[in-house]
Amino acid sequence: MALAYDPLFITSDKTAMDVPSTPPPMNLTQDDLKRIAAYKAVDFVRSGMVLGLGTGSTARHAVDRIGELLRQGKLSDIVGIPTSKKTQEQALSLGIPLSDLDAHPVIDLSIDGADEVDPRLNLVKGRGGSLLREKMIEGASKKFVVIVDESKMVKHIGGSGMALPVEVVPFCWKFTAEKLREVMEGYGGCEAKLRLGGEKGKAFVTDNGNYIVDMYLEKDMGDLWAVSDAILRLPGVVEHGMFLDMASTVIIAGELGVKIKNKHGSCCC
Ligand SMILES: O=C[C@H](O)[C@H](O)[C@H](O)COP(=O)(O)O
Repeated sequence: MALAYDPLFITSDKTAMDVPSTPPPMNLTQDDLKRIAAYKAVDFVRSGMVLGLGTGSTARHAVDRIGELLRQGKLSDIVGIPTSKKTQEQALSLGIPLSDLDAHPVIDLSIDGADEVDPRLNLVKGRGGSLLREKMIEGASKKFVVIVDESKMVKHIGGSGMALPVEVVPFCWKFTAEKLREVMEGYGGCEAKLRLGGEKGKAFVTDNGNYIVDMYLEKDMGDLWAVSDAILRLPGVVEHGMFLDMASTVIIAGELGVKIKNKHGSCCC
């Protein structure tokens, strides 16, 4: 039996129902799923809120939607706190009033994408390079809603086989990358590579003028808090892309509908 796709079909953890996995009801692109998750998150936005505006191809849809609702007069008195220069530009182009953490040290709600989400709602972020500002802003938020398509769900952090980013100061980055590799020997090992992407194959430079060392993990790291502490003790490290125990809610868009997972198991709809 073919199922009609219903973006409002929502399951919480407790009520998740078994649905036939084949055939898929519609050919939704990954970008369609990102937009569906983003729009669902924007349903939580209320007039008068101070909002953390995330970065990346998923968060971009949320920022667009907030701009659209402001333009239509369905939202008002919003203050956006952008997590990157790119999001700042996008928000300005949409007419979203902006501020920063100095003026608004407490944020009502942040909405952002993620690169990986584990079963405890721990995240990997920063494959777009914005992890430091994201962590500062999302860490200052009363509520942090993460929006992903189902491809981002992993059994354990690092499980996608893609990078765990670490922002480092440019000064002697090779030394810091080697220290990171050594530290990670105690947690399953990793390959540590400087992220390229700047002009003429140069290093990628973050909004804060730093570099990114991408760690490719060889195994499940185990105790993520221990790994976090060990990484942050290295003097050349600015921040890493593990967002532990920070997400209040994760909205996951899949071909069969939207699922919402909450930190405390309840449904936030
Ligand atoms: O630095 C980038 C951010 O952490 C993004 O939120 C993350 O990489 C997810 O991006 P996307 O929605 O493009 O997959």
